[in-house]
Amino acid sequence: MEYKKPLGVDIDLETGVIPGAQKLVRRLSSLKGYFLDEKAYNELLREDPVVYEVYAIEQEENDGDLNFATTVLYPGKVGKEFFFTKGHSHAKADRAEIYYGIRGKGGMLLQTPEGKAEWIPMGPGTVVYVPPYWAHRTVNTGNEPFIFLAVYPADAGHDYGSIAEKGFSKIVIEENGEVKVVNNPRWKK
Ligand SMILES: O=P(O)(O)OC[C@H]1O[C@](O)(CO)[C@@H](O)[C@@H]1O
Ligand SMILES: [Fe+2]
Repeated sequence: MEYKKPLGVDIDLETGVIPGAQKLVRRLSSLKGYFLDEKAYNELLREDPVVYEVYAIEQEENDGDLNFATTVLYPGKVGKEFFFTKGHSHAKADRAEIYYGIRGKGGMLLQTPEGKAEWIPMGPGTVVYVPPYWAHRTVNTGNEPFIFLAVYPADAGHDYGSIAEKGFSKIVIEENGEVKVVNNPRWKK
């Protein structure tokens, strides 16, 4: 039996960086069609800001193994809608996941395949359990980077299809200075 070498890394709790991790950068241009307000999207696209960065330590896709990643989700809005991650379900849909809040303020939208959505507020120290089958997206509702850790099965994979096409049945917006989770007017089953 060949054993893998154990690994310990220190996450920089200020910046979210994991030393030695693979870095992925998602700019606004990679989120075309995701936000409700197309006019606001196109205006902000001139700057094409970074919406989030992911620092991932991933293994080969074997069952039983685990991946982990931090995400640094920047503050910002497209129209009234707060910046968010694309959101996905798992290619192996029955794979669960754990998130842990490190810095900043935000939350997670979760949704069943039938379109029932839930919102869980997150801050430093919040643990979120993402059960099997639930699609998930994080949202930054504050004005500093929202940083969190995700731990997920190495064979879970990502399925972006349904969310890219239909979005979530709820959206997270700012209205009169308040954070509101409201029905997505563009949602159809
Ligand atoms: O894959 P998305 O929806 O862009 O969101 C990024 C985050 O989600 C994960 O894919 C884990 O669910 C991580 O790689 C990262 O923390
Ligand atoms: Fe996931």
